[in-house]
Amino acid sequence: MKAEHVESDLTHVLFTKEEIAQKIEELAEQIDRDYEGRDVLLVGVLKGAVMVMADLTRALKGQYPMDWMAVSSYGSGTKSSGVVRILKDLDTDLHGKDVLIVEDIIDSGLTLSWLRTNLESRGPKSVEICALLRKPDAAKTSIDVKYVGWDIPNEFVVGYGLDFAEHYRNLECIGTLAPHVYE
Ligand SMILES: O=P(O)(O)OC[C@H]1O[C@H](OP(=O)(O)OP(=O)(O)O)[C@H](O)[C@@H]1O
Ligand SMILES: Nc1nc2[nH]cnc2c(=O)[nH]1
Repeated sequence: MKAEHVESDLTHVLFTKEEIAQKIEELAEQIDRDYEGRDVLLVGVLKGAVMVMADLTRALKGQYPMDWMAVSSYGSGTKSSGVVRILKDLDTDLHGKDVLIVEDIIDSGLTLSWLRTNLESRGPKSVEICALLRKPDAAKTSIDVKYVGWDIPNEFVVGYGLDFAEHYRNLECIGTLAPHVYE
């Protein structure tokens, strides 16, 4: 795959750059309102959440420290294995903190379900989740998600941090891949 492959590889655009920006503003408003005066840590899950975190933190009015984890649950394919490994852990002690996990997508829910349990075992005051996208029809476990941008159909999507074989993360929109990309 070469660098010139861009938006023409999408079957259709689900959300434009402008729609994403609007949604991020709405999420930031809710978070600012709910977390005012609290000792918050935003936890971004690499790599997909990079764009959400970058835009969300700049849309927030309050000051929110951030930290990052890298976990692996997908291997090289497009199906969650359910086996999660920590590739990079947090640098921050979570004791007494209100943790808000920032994610790009909830698909099977297995990654976040595991991650929430893992973070809850570290003594935080609370652990909540903010995800830009969620696929209700793909859920293999139920998780309580405090902030969701959109519920989407059970299709593989790329853009705005979401990749296919590490490509398309830098697309400004979110869309589904055209079949010729898989073939
Ligand atoms: O709900 P699930 O089925 O567990 O899937 C969600 C996970 O999959 C994606 O990450 P991925 O493993 O593709 O890694 P990446 O963020 O580095 O792209 C996404 O960022 C979530 O972490
Ligand atoms: N790029 C991408 N990564 C995912 N990880 C879990 N679901 C998805 C998806 O639909 N697209």
